[in-house]
Amino acid sequence: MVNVAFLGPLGTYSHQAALQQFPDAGTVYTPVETIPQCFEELANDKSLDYAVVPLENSTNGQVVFTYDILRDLMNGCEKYNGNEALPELEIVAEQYVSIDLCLIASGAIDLTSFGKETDVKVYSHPQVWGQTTNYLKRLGQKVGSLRLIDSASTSGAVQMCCEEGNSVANEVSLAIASSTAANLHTAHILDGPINDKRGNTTRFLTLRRRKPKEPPLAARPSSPITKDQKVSILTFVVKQDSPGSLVDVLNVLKEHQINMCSISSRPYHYPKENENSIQQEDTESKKRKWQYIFFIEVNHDSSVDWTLVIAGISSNSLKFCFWGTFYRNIRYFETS
Ligand SMILES: O=C(O)C(=O)C[C@]1(C(=O)O)C=C[C@@H](O)C=C1
Repeated sequence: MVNVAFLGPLGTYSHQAALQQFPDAGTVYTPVETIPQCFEELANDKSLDYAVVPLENSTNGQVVFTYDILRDLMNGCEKYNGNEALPELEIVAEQYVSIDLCLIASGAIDLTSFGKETDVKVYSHPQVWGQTTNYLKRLGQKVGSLRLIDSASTSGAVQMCCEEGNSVANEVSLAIASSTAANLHTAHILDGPINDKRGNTTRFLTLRRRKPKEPPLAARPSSPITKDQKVSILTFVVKQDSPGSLVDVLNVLKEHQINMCSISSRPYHYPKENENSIQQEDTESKKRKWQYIFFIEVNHDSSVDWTLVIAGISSNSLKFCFWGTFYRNIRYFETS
């Protein structure tokens, strides 16, 4: 029996990702309140085996909360092997969830009946605004003005909207979430799907406490395509003022014929309290306010000598972290 943490309450898209990743009867699904808590609880609560977190959305890109936690876990890491950070957690699987968003209210209401003086509040997870920009613009034109209010999750937004109800004159509370969340809170779906793009999908990662000798989770659903395709995620920092320092790391991949599937970066400011724990960075870069961490994903071909690859990345970066290797999920190959 496994115990999986996810961004709750029940009915979030993270809950759906956890159900897809761990469909077996007897699995315990543990809702937590925020994405950072998924990481914290997994690291500290030994009764949890895994945590499922959103990484990116096909319409509006990076889930920055997750990227920034990975960044902070590498930068704040206390355990090193040379310049390789060894944080407590590793990535062992990916999942893809279709995000069909609905406009939800606590009961049946007619949006066209509102006067311009009505205060229309819309609750949702901040990641949702960029997936419904056009729809919200049109809705705003119809009802006057909208107040978009961030919630910790989409299902939490429905909960909030139902708690507030629509009993106060000239005030309406709405939420944007899945039909599952609406049904779970016995709320009313006013419209859907309302996402600007069809095929809107969010990619999730599954993490566990680091067990370098254990293999990643089996590909689910297993298929001939996913059988041998594995992916690894790495983060690293390079000497910022040295021309070609990023290229030097990427050349290690080229030398070993490794295909890179994605590269992105996030900024960071050096946290003062961590200055002593990181011996790997040069003093100049420590003083900088603007620094960047790179995230790359590469195909993990087992015919490659990964000890050499890691040695190459190690000698060309100031510090790095190998976050784990996992099977490519078959939904990655779906065409729109
Ligand atoms: O709020 C939820 O339902 C979540 O699981 C979080 C989350 C996200 O952070 O991207 C997941 C998928 C959707 O893109 C919107 C929100």
